[in-house]
Amino acid sequence: MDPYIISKENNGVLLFTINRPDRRNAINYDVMSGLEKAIEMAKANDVKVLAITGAGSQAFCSGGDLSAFHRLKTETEAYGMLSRMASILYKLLILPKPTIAILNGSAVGGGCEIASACDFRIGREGMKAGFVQGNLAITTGWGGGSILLEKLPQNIAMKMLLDAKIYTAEELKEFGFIHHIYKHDPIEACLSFMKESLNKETTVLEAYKTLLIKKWELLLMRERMEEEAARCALLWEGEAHHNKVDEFMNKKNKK
Ligand SMILES: CC[C@H](C(=O)O)C(=O)SCCNC(=O)CCNC(=O)[C@H](O)C(C)(C)COP(=O)(O)OP(=O)(O)OC[C@H]1O[C@@H](n2cnc3c(N)ncnc32)[C@H](O)[C@@H]1OP(=O)(O)O
Repeated sequence: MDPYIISKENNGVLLFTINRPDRRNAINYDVMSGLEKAIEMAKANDVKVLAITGAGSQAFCSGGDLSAFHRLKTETEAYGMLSRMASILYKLLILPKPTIAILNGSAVGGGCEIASACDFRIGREGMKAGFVQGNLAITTGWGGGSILLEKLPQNIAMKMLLDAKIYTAEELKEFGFIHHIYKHDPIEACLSFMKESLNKETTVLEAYKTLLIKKWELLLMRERMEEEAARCALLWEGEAHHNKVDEFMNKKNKK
């Protein structure tokens, strides 16, 4: 099974699907490479919107692949992975095309960071999401914390990060983390939510995104996301984090 699928939908939507449903669409290095490829492809003139979703109906993305990344023990090893994904999410953040995360299911940890890097987030009725990194004795490490603190009211964003809780779709909409709750088909929901934008010239969409990119540059988002990765790497090396990941792996291996 390919770890990701890149497909062109109707009306100029390029769709990136994380295709690891048996791992709740956890991110490994192959998916990272695929996302980087999709971001580059989205720059084509016939693409108006880049959409990101997950395969299946249970998860959008469960964050970093713990069975792959638990082998990363030192700060340096962790930083290599974290900074690579932070760099990819920065490219997503500054893509001069509208981006939308279609939360087809649960989004936790790095999955919420990927969603945060998109301009818009729509969630399927019943989905849940949360920045659970704190429960693993680390912080966000792909730049999603820095982004969240700019996209949501500071007190709400900080509470979500500090509490590391999982929230319902309704709570997430109340916070402003998701912009719409849909009931049925994710692609139809995306096309409906982006309908008016998809009727505009690509040049107009690019011009408006350029206004936003200027803001991210002035806010030094690249440097802040890089520092976030470095700080997470420091915590990653700590015994508390390794113990938490071992707990997850032991539970998994007992199944
Ligand atoms: C900077 C980002 C940072 C990083 O590590 O890089 C992070 O993202 S930290 C956060 C890492 N992610 C998690 O801690 C989430 C772990 N997963 C879960 O909490 C649940 O699986 C959940 C809520 C996503 C879905 O729960 P559900 O009951 O629907 O499924 P299962 O828990 O039974 O899982 C099914 C199957 O998938 C495997 N799985 C799930 N998440 C991951 C993951 N992140 N990495 C690797 N594998 C994952 C799980 O082990 C099960 O496998 P199985 O072989 O069937 O036991």
